[in-house]
Amino acid sequence: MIARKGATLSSSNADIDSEQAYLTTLYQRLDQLRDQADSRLRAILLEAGGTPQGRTQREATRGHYAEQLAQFNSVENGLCFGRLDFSAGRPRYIGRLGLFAEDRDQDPLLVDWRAPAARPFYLATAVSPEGVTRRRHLRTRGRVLTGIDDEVLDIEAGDGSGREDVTGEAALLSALTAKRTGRMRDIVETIQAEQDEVIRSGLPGVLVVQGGPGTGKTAVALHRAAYLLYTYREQLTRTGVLILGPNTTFLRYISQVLPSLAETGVLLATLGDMFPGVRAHAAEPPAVAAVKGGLGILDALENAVADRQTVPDDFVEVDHDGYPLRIEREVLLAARTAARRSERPHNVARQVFVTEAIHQLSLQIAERIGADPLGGENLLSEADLAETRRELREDIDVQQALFDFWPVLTPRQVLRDLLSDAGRLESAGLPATLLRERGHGWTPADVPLLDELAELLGVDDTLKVREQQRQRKAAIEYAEGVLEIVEGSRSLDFEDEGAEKDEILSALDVVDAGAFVERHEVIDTRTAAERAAADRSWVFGHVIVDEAQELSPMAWRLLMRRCPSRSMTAVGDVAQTSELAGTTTWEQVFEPYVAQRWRIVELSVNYRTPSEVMAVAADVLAAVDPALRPPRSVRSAGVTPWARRVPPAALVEELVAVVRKEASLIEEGRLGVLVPESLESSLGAELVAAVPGAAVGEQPDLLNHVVLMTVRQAKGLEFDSVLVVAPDEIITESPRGLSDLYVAVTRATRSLGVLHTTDLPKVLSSLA
Ligand SMILES: Nc1ncnc2c1ncn2[C@@H]1O[C@H](COP(=O)(O)OP(=O)(O)OP(=O)(O)O)[C@@H](O)[C@H]1O
Repeated sequence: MIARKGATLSSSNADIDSEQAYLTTLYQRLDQLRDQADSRLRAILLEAGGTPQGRTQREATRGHYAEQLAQFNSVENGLCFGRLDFSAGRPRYIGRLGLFAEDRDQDPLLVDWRAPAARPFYLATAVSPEGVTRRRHLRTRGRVLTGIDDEVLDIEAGDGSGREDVTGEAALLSALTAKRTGRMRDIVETIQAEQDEVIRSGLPGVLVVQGGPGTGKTAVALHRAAYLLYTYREQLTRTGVLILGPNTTFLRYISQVLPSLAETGVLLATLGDMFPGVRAHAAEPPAVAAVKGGLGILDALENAVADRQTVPDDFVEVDHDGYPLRIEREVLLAARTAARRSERPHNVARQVFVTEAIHQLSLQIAERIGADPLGGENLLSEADLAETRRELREDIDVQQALFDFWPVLTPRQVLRDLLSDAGRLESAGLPATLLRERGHGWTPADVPLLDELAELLGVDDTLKVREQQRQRKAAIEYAEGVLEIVEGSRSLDFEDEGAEKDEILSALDVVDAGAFVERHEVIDTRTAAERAAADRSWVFGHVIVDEAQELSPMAWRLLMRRCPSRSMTAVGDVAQTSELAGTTTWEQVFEPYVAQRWRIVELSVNYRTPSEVMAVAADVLAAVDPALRPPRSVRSAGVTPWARRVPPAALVEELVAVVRKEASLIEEGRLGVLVPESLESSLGAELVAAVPGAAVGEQPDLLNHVVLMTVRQAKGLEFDSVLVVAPDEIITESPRGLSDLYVAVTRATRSLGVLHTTDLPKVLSSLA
């Protein structure tokens, strides 16, 4: 465990002065680059007009400079944070981005933390120094150097007080004990060796990062995204990286960790955002979500689609060409069988259904009007039959009747109808517990079902393709007209100039109508992330899943579809699973998709929770699963966790008093009040009334000083001080209640308190 030391190796004033001078040079260079990007951007914004292609090009260049500017602005604080000295050669400065001198040699002034040359900053130790003699952490405020921490990586020369398993001890401790702000911070200055290994793993394959609470899984996942985008920039900017988090509050919490992520191809999303056009954030009982999350629902979805392919009991009659036309059950059965046998998705198989039905009906008509009264062969020729089929196909009444029996369907329509109709649920083989009001909002667990239905239904794009062809033909005709006009005016201009005329190029010599149209087609300038968000069939270059233990098998199916290359990073903790359809073993998740071709790495050090709090959590974890071991806390906070029993009638009063006291103790830090779902709205209302500015509700603002939420909402978050209310109810509220309590007690960076109205649960007896 690390404890704050009085001082790190002392640095002389001369050191401070020379480092400040260097820092100033770096900022000057940054300013210069920023000015350049700014003036280029302004120049582009002033340009106007031009061809659509020129405008597209300009838009791309504008995006490039805007991105550069945003990046330069985002590194203003903490531009340079480290320096490496080697036994030979010049020192190397490490920072949030790479900078090169303006001179012709373009000497590196600052090495980007993601570059291979920065790696010894995170890995070098006294035992394995990698040529490094000294690692220096530079502490800054704005552009001013406020301190220097040195580590001498030489066993002989060291002062013996450092820890071999922790790099940058002083800087790490200062980061860990800093007050929380409601937004996660980056850890580029203090990435630890085991984390660095994960962050810099290669792009291909599935990497699972298992780690207890506070081991930096989220931090590592985000830094990995930044590293991958830096290292495989071209590939990933094109295809995009998906980072999937558990809920919107969490996404907001992590959104500013690495500003560089926002500018490139990263899509931050929750499962509820993964079906374009749907924002699925409504709540539903965990048991219902569990049914939807299990693979057992696959058959039910197939049934639900099959149930929409109906046939009449007997026949239906339509008017065709002035005569009644009977569409017999047998005709539709034959058409349905043919369509189902085609094994195409429902909407695509519709073509087969219609063709077969029309064929059968044309034979029926031929039978009626072409029958030879003398009993010979049918009198209609093949051409007559083709004409009959054409007429049937174009007959609105026939079309409508066939549509009724094999309709074009959308995933939303099928799922909404299924979940709001007891008969359909039963017919599909689903329990009545899934029944809900028709107007009910979409829930996250609905999304994989919508996605699956989209696969089962498919899109019949023949009409779309036909429309695109029609539009292109019209555009070419228009272009031909334009070129003819150009051509016509040319002949007028050069009417009298004889031979010269032949030497002058005409528009038609350099471009034909097709090429003319192509040039004027607008190129899509959206980023990969923007396009991915709007496209269900988008295939990501890499997928990162946080709190991966919570995803259901159906959700994994969706994700695997979005990532056929299986280039994935999943971070999570199987001891913290609260979703009933979530997983408690990684094998279960990955074996079906990448049998034996996935790697698991464990993170073992808890950077968040102090040892006093972790001792309490360890008992809870032992009750979740005696085989699991909690991660080792890297520090102690010197604050003893406590529990207090209060009569139920006094709970609100006591809660308000404790919140007021704790809130003042943590000064500008953050206090999290974690409550059972059943008490959330009542306690939330009481707290807001008594402590104005406390954040409550579905998406509480974490920037507030005090936040009251359920454990489920608190997944992945942290607070300086945590107050857990009614732990017994947290345990009994869900079959995974013990895991929920484990999550609750591991959110604190400093202190933990528990208010209980019944006997303290046995797993918390160390607090008695
Ligand atoms: N190397 C590091 N340097 C500084 N801070 C770190 C480091 N690693 C982790 N932290 C900090 O520790 C805290 C916990 O990290 P993080 O939230 O990523 O953990 P986690 O494993 O995702 O936790 P949980 O499973 O509980 O959600 C964060 O405040 C993070 O910034």
